[in-house]
Amino acid sequence: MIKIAPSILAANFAQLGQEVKEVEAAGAELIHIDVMDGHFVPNISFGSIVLDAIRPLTSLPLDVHLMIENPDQYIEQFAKAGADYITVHVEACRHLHRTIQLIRSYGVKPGVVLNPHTPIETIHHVLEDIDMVLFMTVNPGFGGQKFISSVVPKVAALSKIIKERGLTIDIEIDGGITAETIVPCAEAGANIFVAGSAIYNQEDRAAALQAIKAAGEAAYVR
Ligand SMILES: O=C(CO)[C@@H](O)[C@H](O)COP(=O)(O)O
Repeated sequence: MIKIAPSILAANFAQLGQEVKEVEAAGAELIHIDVMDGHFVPNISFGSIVLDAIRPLTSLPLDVHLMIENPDQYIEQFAKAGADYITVHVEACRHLHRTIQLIRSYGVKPGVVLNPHTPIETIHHVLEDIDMVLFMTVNPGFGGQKFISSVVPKVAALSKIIKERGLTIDIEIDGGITAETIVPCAEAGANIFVAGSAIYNQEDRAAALQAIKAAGEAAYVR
């Protein structure tokens, strides 16, 4: 099943609660939350206070993408604010396995994120310990960037390894996802798709979300 995770980074923050409810009603399966610290990425977004605000407004899982240095320092905060998934960048973790254990210790599903240039070999030894791998198909830090297609072969290669090992791990794609770019990613085995501008910047957000999902469903290789 293809799942769509709208990124609230592209939402109107003056009416964030309504923006979350709108995509839930439109058929979103997760709410994607981009946390940026101005160090790991060249932009600042928001912290766990935003989760506190939206957690009571939606029953959807909150998918928290930490684009921050020293993620261990903030995991408890995000877990207590209601995160269902917490994903951390391989590039930001000095002790990746420990960070994954820390996330799990709060009853939250751990995931790891790879920047476009980061090889999948960096996570071979933690695959048994995680629930999700998030592939960045833009350089993290900003919404509305162009999809980097050279990531797709990495997705296919990891999908094959996951199947060979008999694991159940979601493969999520983030950056420049549209009804067109979702196709090669779904063909490569990805099943969760973050979309910011392709949903929130559209007049009819429900139609945009459903069109992206339908394109992914048609292309997904089971
Ligand atoms: O993590 C990020 C950017 O760092 C993403 O979640 C983007 O916010 C997705 O936005 P679009 O590329 O879909 O506009």
